[in-house]
Amino acid sequence: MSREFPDKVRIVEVGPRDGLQNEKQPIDVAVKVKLVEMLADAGLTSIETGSFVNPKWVPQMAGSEAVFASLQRRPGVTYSALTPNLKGFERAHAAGASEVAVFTATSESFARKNTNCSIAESLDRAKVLMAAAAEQGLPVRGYISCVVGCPYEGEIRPEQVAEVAQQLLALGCYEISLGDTIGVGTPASVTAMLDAVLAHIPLENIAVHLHDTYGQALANIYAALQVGVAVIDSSVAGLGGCPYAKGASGNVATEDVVYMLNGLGIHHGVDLDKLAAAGQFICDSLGRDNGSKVAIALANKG
Ligand SMILES: CC(C)(COP(=O)([O-])OP(=O)([O-])OC[C@H]1O[C@@H](n2cnc3c(N)ncnc32)[C@H](O)[C@@H]1OP(=O)([O-])[O-])[C@@H](O)C(=O)NCCC(=O)NCCSC(=O)C[C@@](C)(O)CC(=O)[O-]
Repeated sequence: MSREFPDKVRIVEVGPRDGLQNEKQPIDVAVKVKLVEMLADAGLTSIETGSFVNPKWVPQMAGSEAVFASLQRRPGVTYSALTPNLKGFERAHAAGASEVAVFTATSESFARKNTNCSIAESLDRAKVLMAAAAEQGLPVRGYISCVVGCPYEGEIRPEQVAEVAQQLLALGCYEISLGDTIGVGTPASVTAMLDAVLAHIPLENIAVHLHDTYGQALANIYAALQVGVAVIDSSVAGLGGCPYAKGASGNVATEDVVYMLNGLGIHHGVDLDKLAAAGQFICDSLGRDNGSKVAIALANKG
């Protein structure tokens, strides 16, 4: 198994979806659109722009159609959407999403809380969705939540993650994003989990999605880079959390990831100053503190 850093990393920006889904206050469509456009202008080429879930479950994402409709799209940028079922796919496709993502979990309790069904049922829904996506030629990404720990079931065995990841890959997901939803992982547990998954799944199909609840996300990303993982999910200004994981903080801040990659000499194609401006824009719009240490340091430096 590789123990070398990749030369190049693709950052999947999930702030507009994973970040904003957790905000309680209403957010204007124009603000969401401006955020996505600023992120694209900063050089991000994969932006999860919204989700098409049941609006009663996640009201903040109810406006995703309007967000997709209002975007000025840049060539070369993938504007993706999170979709739990065929209905979500049909909405995303009609809205013009360029890619969709299905999601499941390693724990039955989390799957039930997040999607009102078992893991097997969530995979059945994904199968139906993926047949429709294949007909339309849309790539499908797969998320697995709770890859290290679950808020309801505690520690998760690495083999459980490997099993679900193989099922998503077999369904046709081109990439599996491994989510430490509640940020409990450490470099040791994340490496053990990745080793178990990589025993069955090629490295090029793996991404990491690490929340920073316990302040371990950057260390965990470093551990993933050491194994060779070259796709990292992150959220500008550290926005977000998961509505079905109490106390989960945001994803690792994209600015902090970019700063670390710069220091490691790993190419990513993102302009840090423009990215930090996007992060500050959304924090000012929401009246919230910036969750990126790098953004705060840059602002204090003047
Ligand atoms: C999966 C469902 C839809 C099942 O929800 P359900 O209530 O069991 O669905 P249902 O099939 O029984 O339908 C009930 C109603 O919902 C409607 N409905 C059904 N589907 C849709 C849809 N797509 N869009 C709009 N409406 C929909 C459907 O039409 C029906 O409407 P009614 O007849 O009552 O008027 C629901 O549980 C749900 O929306 N869950 C999503 C929760 C969510 O968004 N969680 C956060 C995202 S996951 C995450 O953040 C983790 C991740 C990915 O970032 C990785 C990590 O960090 O771990």
